[in-house]
Amino acid sequence: MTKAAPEKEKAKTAALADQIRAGDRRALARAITLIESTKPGHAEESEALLEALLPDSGNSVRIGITGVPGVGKSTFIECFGLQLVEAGHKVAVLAVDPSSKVSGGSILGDKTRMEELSRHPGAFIRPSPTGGTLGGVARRTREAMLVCEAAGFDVILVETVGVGQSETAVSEMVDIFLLMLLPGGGDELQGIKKGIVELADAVIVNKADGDLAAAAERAAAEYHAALGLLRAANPDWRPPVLRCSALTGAGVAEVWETVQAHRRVMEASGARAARRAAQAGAWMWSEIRDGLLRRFKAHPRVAGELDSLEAEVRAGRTTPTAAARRLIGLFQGE
Ligand SMILES: Nc1nc2c(ncn2[C@@H]2O[C@H](COP(=O)(O)OP(=O)(O)OP(=O)(O)O)[C@@H](O)[C@H]2O)c(=O)[nH]1
Repeated sequence: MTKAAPEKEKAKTAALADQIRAGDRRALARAITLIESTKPGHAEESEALLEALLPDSGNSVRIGITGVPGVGKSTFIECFGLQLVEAGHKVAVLAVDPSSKVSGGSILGDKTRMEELSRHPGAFIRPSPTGGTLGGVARRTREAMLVCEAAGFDVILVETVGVGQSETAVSEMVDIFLLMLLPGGGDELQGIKKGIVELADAVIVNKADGDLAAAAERAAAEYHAALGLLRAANPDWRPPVLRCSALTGAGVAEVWETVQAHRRVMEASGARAARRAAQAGAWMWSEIRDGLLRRFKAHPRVAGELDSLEAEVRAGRTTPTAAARRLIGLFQGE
């Protein structure tokens, strides 16, 4: 296939951007597929599209949500999302799950999850991009978020499986980060990595219903006490501990109230704008790091010596510093 003339490409991108701004869901899905594509040429196309849509992005509340498998995230998102779309909001659900390898096999790929929400015209659910590094998956999710905003979605939910480093990546792309916990015993909090608890802007104890209601109340009090011992990330906001039942819907509206209260507080102090600005800056640096590393590894002279020098370092025959200096020198054409 011959490469289309630049003008033709530009017109195509402009048309796609217009369709997205008009809220065309198929165009939105197509744009996200383009963002996720690794085919040659698609990176430039998707960059141009994002550039065009950037002024239309940003008008949403970006909510991150995490919790161990089985805590009830998808049941909660279904319930929470339905309440919001019924109130007239447009809700997009995205996911960061670097472990998902197979298309459709990712955490949101299962059709039984969020069944009613996924059929609602006010909702858009997109599984995690498949495969790749956490950095790559996070980048594509961030970009998908911008496109959803340009398409008029005013609530973006970014879900992550509660394992490993993806929580940090998600907390770095949202306005508010929710940690969902089970009504377990007091030592449950110890099982969650401390770093993750510190990222939380609110803790939600789910399954506060039936036989578990009393346990949930106890757990909430314990989490409240435990959180009080942590230094608050923001002096104006002390992370609250809420209880809800994603199954019955009790307490779910209060989660939305908390999201709005958090937004008011953060906007009033300027912390929201500062957080977004810092996130954009950090995103740029991570792009620079990734891009440089890719070029470095692909550089013919570096590639020619990388393995042998690494082996030398591992064997203790040369120092890491000397090896790195030599490789960087090769990269710079010295
Ligand atoms: N009693 C009760 N059960 C719930 C509640 N929310 C979810 N569950 C149940 O808990 C189980 C797990 O719920 P999911 O929503 O699939 O949990 P998840 O966190 O999305 O789990 P993964 O898909 O593994 O990430 C299901 O059997 C739900 O029916 C709740 O509020 N109360």
